[in-house]
Amino acid sequence: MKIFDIEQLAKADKVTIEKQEISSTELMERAATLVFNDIHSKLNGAQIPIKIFCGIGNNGGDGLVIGRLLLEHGYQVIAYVVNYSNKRSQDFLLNYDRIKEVSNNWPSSIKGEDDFPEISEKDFIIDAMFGIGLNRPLEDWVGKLVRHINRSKAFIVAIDMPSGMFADKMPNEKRPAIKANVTITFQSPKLIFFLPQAAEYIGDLQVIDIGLDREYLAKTAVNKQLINKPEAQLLYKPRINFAHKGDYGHALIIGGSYGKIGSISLTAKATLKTGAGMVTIFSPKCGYQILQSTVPEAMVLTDENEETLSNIEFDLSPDVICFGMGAGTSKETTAAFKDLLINTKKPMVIDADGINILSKEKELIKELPENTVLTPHPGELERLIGKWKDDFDKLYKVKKFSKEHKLIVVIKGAHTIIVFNDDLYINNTGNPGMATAGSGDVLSGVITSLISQKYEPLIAAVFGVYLHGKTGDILAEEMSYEGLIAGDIADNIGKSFLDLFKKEMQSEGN
Ligand SMILES: NC(=O)C1=CN([C@@H]2O[C@H](COP(=O)(O)OP(=O)(O)OC[C@H]3O[C@@H](n4cnc5c(N)ncnc54)[C@H](O)[C@@H]3O)[C@@H](O)[C@H]2O)[C@@H](O)CC1
Ligand SMILES: Nc1ncnc2c1ncn2[C@@H]1O[C@H](COP(=O)(O)OP(=O)(O)O)[C@@H](O)[C@H]1O
Ligand SMILES: [K+]
Repeated sequence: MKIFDIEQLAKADKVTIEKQEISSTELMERAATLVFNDIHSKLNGAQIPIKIFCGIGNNGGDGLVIGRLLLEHGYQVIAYVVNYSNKRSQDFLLNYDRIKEVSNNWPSSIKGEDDFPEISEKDFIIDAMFGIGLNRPLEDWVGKLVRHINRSKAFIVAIDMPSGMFADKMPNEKRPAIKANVTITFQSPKLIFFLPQAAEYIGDLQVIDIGLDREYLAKTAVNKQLINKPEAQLLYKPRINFAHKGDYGHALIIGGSYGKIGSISLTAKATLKTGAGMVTIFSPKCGYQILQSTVPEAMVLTDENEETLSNIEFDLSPDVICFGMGAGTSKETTAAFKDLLINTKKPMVIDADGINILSKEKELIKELPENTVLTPHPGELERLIGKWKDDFDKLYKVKKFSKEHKLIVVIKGAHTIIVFNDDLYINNTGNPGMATAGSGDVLSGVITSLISQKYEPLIAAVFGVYLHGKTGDILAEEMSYEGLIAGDIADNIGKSFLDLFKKEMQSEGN
């Protein structure tokens, strides 16, 4: 799914109105009716107090339409107009009159702190103060109203965006925004919804297709994509009937140290389970017996050193090399990694201590082959690119790093983001059950395996992250978030392949 910028969405509204020959009022009615339908299907007529906070622009107009429809269906509704300005939009004014026809009262007006209503924990709040039109900081009393609503602990549904949130700036103490339980957004999610620092403001995300002009949406180029099943299906390369193991490549996994052999065992298992033809593991000597018994399908080569990597020599020609899990960052290992980089120019995946070594020895970064995939978690990323001010700054820095070194960076987390040049691929699978030791090692194996099978490194990263998260989702249904461990993900990657083309009983939400 494309993720559009605010300007592109505003343009899409305009184009839709022209091409579909509808008024902006009709488009608002359409959008707000879809939100109403959703809320109605969940509340099912429940007589809970609903308080709608409407701005005076079109987001406020949406709120008024939703309020009118709720009133017409017998709900207890109080609509408030937050009078932060006198510049009311036309569609706001029209719907302001229309709601009065149904309620027989004008909505209550809030002009300052004295007008703030009491909000109880049991209220159901609809936040329609600001949407994508917010373009300057909230006035002091409006910020206080936002805090007042947040403090109430009532259940909050935000329309299009949580009010106070800018599309390109993180909310914070000084820049308050509504902390919604659910955000119902129109047509396209906004990038900020997927950034970790925005999570507490967005709650559960729902995207509603309001029928904006298909042609405009299709032909408008974006550099941000949300990766769901339809996008992942397009990346899959079917296997050939007459294939032999050579067709799916030979992956070399290098890592491990005394007490951390399990990590490469998990990576190797995941590499095989994702379909690589052959896997060889290179580890310190102490890994030999463990690896031969935990992953009998893999071949094992060992370093001359018992406990840590010191000299990486192998007499084979792998299609891809994965380096770093459990390797440590000792002097010997750093030197061995350096030799490896200088002497081998195979496609690479670098994880964990591989990234830590690059962070300490920055000049090694230029030895990485183009399109190498790096898979840092937040701590590793910070060591690599330095501290960031907020998640937007983080993306800016990673894009710069990716362009400068021609590398693919997988920013792991709840919505893992794959960065290549200025392009962002935001993954929409995965769950908190995957926050468990070793699940990153499994991801490295999945990506390595896809490269071994001749997927382009960027595709391997995007598709691999999707499959890894999807496997976690399928398993969480069977065994709970808590019960899920990394080995389960490695063992069951196949389920995510099967799921790719399984017919859904009902359409998948986001
Ligand atoms: N344009 C369309 O056809 C549609 C728009 N829709 C809704 O319209 C919203 C966008 O509406 P608007 O563009 O009217 O903007 P908003 O309703 O988001 O913002 C209200 C207005 O307040 C002004 N403003 C911005 N920051 C302010 C501040 N800090 N203090 C005081 N005033 C401020 C802006 O000039 C803006 O026009 C979307 O988020 C969506 O909810 C939907 O109804 C779908 C269709
Ligand atoms: N809350 C979450 N939602 C989705 N995916 C998650 C979540 N927490 C962790 N993950 C995924 O689990 C993996 C954890 O990797 P990492 O932190 O490197 O773990 P380890 O070092 O133990 O292997 C990453 O792929 C990450 O995206
Ligand atoms: K809003």
